[in-house]
Amino acid sequence: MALNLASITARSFGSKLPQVSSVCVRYKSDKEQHEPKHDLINRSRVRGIDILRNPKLNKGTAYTLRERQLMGIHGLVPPCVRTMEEQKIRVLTENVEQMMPIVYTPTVGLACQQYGVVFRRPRGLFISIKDKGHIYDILCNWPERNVKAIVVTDGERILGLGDLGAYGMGIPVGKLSLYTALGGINPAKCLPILLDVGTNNKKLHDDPLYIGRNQKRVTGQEYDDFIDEFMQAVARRYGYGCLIQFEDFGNQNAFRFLEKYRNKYCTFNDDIQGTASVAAAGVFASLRITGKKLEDNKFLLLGAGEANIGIAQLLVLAMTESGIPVQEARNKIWLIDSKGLLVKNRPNHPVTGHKKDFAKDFKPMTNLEEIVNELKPTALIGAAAQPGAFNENVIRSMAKHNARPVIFALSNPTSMAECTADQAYSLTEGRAVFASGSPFPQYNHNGQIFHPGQGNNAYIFPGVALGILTCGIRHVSDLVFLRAAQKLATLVTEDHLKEGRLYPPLNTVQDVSLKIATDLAEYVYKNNMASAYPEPADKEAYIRSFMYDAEYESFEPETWDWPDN
Ligand SMILES: NC(=O)C1=CN([C@@H]2O[C@H](COP(=O)(O)OP(=O)(O)OC[C@H]3O[C@@H](n4cnc5c(N)ncnc54)[C@H](O)[C@@H]3O)[C@@H](O)[C@H]2O)C=CC1
Ligand SMILES: CC(=O)C(=O)O
Ligand SMILES: [Mg+2]
Repeated sequence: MALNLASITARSFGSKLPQVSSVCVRYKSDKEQHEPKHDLINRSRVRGIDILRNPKLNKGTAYTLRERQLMGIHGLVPPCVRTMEEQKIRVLTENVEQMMPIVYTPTVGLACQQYGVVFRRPRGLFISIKDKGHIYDILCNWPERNVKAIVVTDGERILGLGDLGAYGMGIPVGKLSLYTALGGINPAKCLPILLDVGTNNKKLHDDPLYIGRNQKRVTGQEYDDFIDEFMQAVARRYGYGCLIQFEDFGNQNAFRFLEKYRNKYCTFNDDIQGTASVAAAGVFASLRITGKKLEDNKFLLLGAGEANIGIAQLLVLAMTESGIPVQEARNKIWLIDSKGLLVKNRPNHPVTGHKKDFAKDFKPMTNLEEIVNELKPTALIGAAAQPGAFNENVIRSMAKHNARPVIFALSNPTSMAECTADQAYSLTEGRAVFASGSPFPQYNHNGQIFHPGQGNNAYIFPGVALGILTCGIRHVSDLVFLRAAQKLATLVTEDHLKEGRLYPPLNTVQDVSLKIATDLAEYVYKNNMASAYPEPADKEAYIRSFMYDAEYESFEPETWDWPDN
């Protein structure tokens, strides 16, 4: 007879086995999302140590004495029996502010850099260029059949740390942890994927612990065909409603794939669209401090890549939505790339691609301090992974031209930030309106405590993903990200602003995500962008009913509805 929990129980307790008649396996709000554990145990015949190795079943020290005996794990966990309340002091969802720097930036960056050393057991799915032609089969190896959200990277631009190849797996894993912790999305529905097409990082080629393919990156048609096959395989395996979040691809591929796939699949690029949304929200909130209208600003963006081009485009969309002509809106946004200010007819380094929309009829310039003093921007936004680029002179110049200079240092991880919170506040006599991509500690300015805002797309993608999945948004337009930004900005209170915050406190992000998703639901149903019908009357209750509840289920027989097999 095959071993299942019923037989284990019978074996362990013999005739003393308690009669189990009542039906109370606790179904959570969404049956489809919350598979009852007894099914899982019976189907997979897990017992003993394998129960502890299965994250769906593991309760750590929370098993009752009885469960430990029934399941063959007595002695495999320490003798203390803890309640979830007692365990929770360590859990991410309940301690976002303290835990996020560990599962997310900056620590996730360090973890990726040292992935070979810290690698113990695999997480997520690795699909290599050698698997071309068989990607669907590899997806079938993933144990969950009903995946709803994928975060995928090819590891080429991991935060501001460059090409980390297969070590980049830490990013999809970290992002999807936030899908659950901040967006309430069931972890069993989430799949992190690393597409290994090689790496151009010489250090990794020489690293004996490197876990990826030791070859140069495959590019060109072969690479494009590989990504095409991946997209088709995901849709075939998990349906066209499965959300695919592109993360930390190289610049030259990120924009191309967004254009290529945005109307064919349910997909978005977090570095372009998610970042744009969180930065725009910070800008909207800052207007309440500076007293300016959006269009009264002059923006100077250091870096003209995924993050800053995305930000520039979304700010333009925001202005045009309020009636400003496109060109007029673009004129208010100036960008700098590695070759200097984006100007027309730039000698030796012509401005190309999306950057051309923002190139000005102006003289070429390269020195940031000089550019700030020439243009006198109201807001300076950095996303160039150039640590310290906002040096003392640059920050003082911003302070000279503005009563309340808006300064965002968005590059990640912390080591890549354009300036620290301390520098932004101290060099502007506490007048800076500051946000950063990675967290900085609070700053005491003559007794006034500032809480620097974390301008990170983590405020956006969990809520947007929740909205996409629950409403069945098939194609994720930029208007969705604008709407999310507007909603996020409304959640910043006057008290938050007084404390220097441009975003609600991190500990409220799960609620923020629910509010963003609910607001998106109102928007997408009104604008025929939803495909989940019937339209729920109470959208918040509807979305809340999908949110993952991490509470433990009891494995004790009295609380089981025993399957017949
Ligand atoms: N806070 C957040 O939520 C996010 C932050 N980021 C961060 O932004 C940074 C950039 O990311 P992407 O835009 O995706 O990279 P990217 O590679 O697409 O763009 C980088 C840009 O910086 C420019 N650049 C390089 N050196 C420069 C220099 N010395 N002066 C001026 N510009 C220079 C490049 O020409 C390019 O335009 C990374 O550190 C990343 O972690 C990215 C996405 C989200
Ligand atoms: C936050 C993020 O997505 C990045 O730095 O790439
Ligand atoms: Mg990213």
